[in-house]
Amino acid sequence: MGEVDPAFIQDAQHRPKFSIIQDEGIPVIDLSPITNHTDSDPSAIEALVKEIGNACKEWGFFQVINHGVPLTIRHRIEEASKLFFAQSVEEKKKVGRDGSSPVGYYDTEHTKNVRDWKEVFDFLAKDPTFIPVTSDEDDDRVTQWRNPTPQYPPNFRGIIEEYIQEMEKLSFKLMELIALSLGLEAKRFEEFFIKDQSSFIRVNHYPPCPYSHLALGVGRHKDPGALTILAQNEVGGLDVKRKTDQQWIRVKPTPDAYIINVGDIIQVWSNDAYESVEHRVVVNSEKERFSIPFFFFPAHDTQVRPLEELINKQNPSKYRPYKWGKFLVHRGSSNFKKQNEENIQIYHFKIA
Ligand SMILES: O=C(O)CCC(=O)C(=O)O
Ligand SMILES: [Fe+2]
Repeated sequence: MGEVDPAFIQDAQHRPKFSIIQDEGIPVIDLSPITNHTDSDPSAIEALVKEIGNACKEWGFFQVINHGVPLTIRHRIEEASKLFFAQSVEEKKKVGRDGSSPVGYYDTEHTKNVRDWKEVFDFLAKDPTFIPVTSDEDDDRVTQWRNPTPQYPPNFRGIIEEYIQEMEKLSFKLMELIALSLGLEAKRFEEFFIKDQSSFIRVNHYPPCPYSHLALGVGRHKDPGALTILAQNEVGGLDVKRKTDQQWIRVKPTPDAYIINVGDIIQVWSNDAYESVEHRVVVNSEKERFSIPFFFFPAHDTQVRPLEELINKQNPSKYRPYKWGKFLVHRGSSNFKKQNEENIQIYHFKIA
């Protein structure tokens, strides 16, 4: 990434500050009541559901421990992703994202029209994944997205696939807890993901950045999907906007924990009971950082709208329905390069 390209430079008000607020961070929640099968005590599950509901309301973010994802599977993908990124750019671009393949390697993502200081490898949970051809509402054509198969490191594809299975299992469990916390049936969300989910995994590498006071690893944003499950390494750098005072709070790396956040779709489904919270990644001038988010996305033909059970006369629907696949395609076409206008956002569907 060499010389500083002005494309990376954040406006002054969005640059990271030197003082970091790290204490009183996001809640850490122990999932053993649902992962330890010898001990499934209903009152412990009830307490867990409450804890999740509070975290979703107060932070939109939490960490989970005793989540049931085998450590060996996590270590395998972490090691493999280091080997993958250590290759030359030329090698990495052999599995590069381009006009014909929307997933794979790339290093030019922009968030809010500023380039991110990172390189990524994207991989779909379902191969093929069905996606609309265009964001045009009247265009019913659907296309298939396919995954690339990297040649190096050996079996990278198999390692990623094994990890994705774990992420899916954990996502379904978390969605059940979130459903219960909203007073819904545990399996209320399942139908949106069972057939043709559009989830994907992203392996991130944030190289050391000599301009860490000017640039960001990922600019401030909200995740568009239902849920994100993030593994970060010990370097840290993820900042979450605290709802009570709008301050950026650094998420303290907890070994082997996962960071969970509610995305825009849950915000809409819950009719704003839970909010999708802004976050960003600050880069380090000396250390490289790796992270692996799993984005749990429903099927492309899902009509996203506040759930019937959660709206009534006193609390009417706050959003017009939108088609998830159309939203995603609209987004995808603008993350690639600098645009003159703002990306599509859920508030564009808000009922005034
Ligand atoms: O790398 C991280 O810690 C978070 C990345 C992120 O927020 C994203 O890719 O949406
Ligand atoms: Fe994010």
